[in-house]
Amino acid sequence: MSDAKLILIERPRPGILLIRLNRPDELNAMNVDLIEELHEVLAQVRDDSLTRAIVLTGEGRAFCAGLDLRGYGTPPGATEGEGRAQLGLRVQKHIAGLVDAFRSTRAPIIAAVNGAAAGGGMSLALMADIRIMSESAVLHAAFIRRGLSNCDIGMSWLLPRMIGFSRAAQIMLTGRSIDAAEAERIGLASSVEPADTVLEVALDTAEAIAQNSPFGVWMTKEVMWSNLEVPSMRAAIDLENRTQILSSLTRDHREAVVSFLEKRAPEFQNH
Ligand SMILES: CCCCCCCCCCCCC[C@H](O)CC(=O)SCCNC(=O)CCNC(=O)[C@H](O)C(C)(C)COP(=O)(O)OP(=O)(O)OC[C@H]1O[C@@H](n2cnc3c(N)ncnc32)[C@H](O)[C@@H]1OP(=O)(O)O
Repeated sequence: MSDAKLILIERPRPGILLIRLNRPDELNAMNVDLIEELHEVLAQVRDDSLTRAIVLTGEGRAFCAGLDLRGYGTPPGATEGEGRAQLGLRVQKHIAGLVDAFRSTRAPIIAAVNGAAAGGGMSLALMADIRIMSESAVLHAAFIRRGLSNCDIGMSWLLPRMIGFSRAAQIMLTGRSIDAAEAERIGLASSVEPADTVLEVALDTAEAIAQNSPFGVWMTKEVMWSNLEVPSMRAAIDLENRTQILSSLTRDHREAVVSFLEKRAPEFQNH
């Protein structure tokens, strides 16, 4: 892994982790080192109950331009003389592994889409739990324009579920762009903010999440993603029931109720 920090992290507010993709000259395009560092950062905070919410954004004027088209580098595990098909598949798995990394991170991830999010960069934004977009940001389903399929980092599964099959197919098959206004209109963005406030709004959202019971937030994130995959409403309710009862057994649930009745702010201990 290179010495340069391709992923910058800071803690701007209590319980909030800010992650910045840091290849601004390449519009934060993804290469093996950036993906490695992002995997490492997410692995470090995956079960960290002190990290209550995460904001992900891009350094410079773009969010993420997707695969580094000038060369991705050699992903971990590549062997001498490995063919392009094997190397390509390893690159693909190396990047797509971020899906599990995002899903298994206990803290909700809020993407502050500060600029262009193209190809895998658009997928990265879609894998976040919440998207706050700058009014100047644009999502580019660029894969097909680079002769690749759009089946990437979960997008072929997630986009139709977010906006409907026909609209997703039109976007993925034409490779067209979606500006922030359209993204908000079709439900890909929670809100659109002026460029100079998008990060603050994302941090405010993170702070609002951090006010709640950490276990309750964790279970809510789990249920929402898991129930996108269950075959029936009955199965979804079953998972809701179990996580609800788990949450109700926590002291934080008790504290949340008592503090409400006593008209004071709750003091969660995360258990
Ligand atoms: C090629 C490596 C081979 C590895 C072998 C394995 C391959 C098979 C495995 C595939 C795994 C793929 C996983 C990934 O998810 C797939 C993708 O992401 S495909 C989509 C890739 N991204 C794009 O196609 C986006 C390309 N960029 C743009 O469309 C535009 O730049 C933009 C993002 C809309 C912004 O437009 P502008 O604001 O006009 O900026 P410019 O276009 O002028 O760009 C400024 C500057 O940045 C350079 N740049 C932009 N994007 C990339 C990029 N993705 N990789 C590298 N460099 C990029 C651009 O060239 C300019 O540089 P300059 O000319 O100023 O030097």
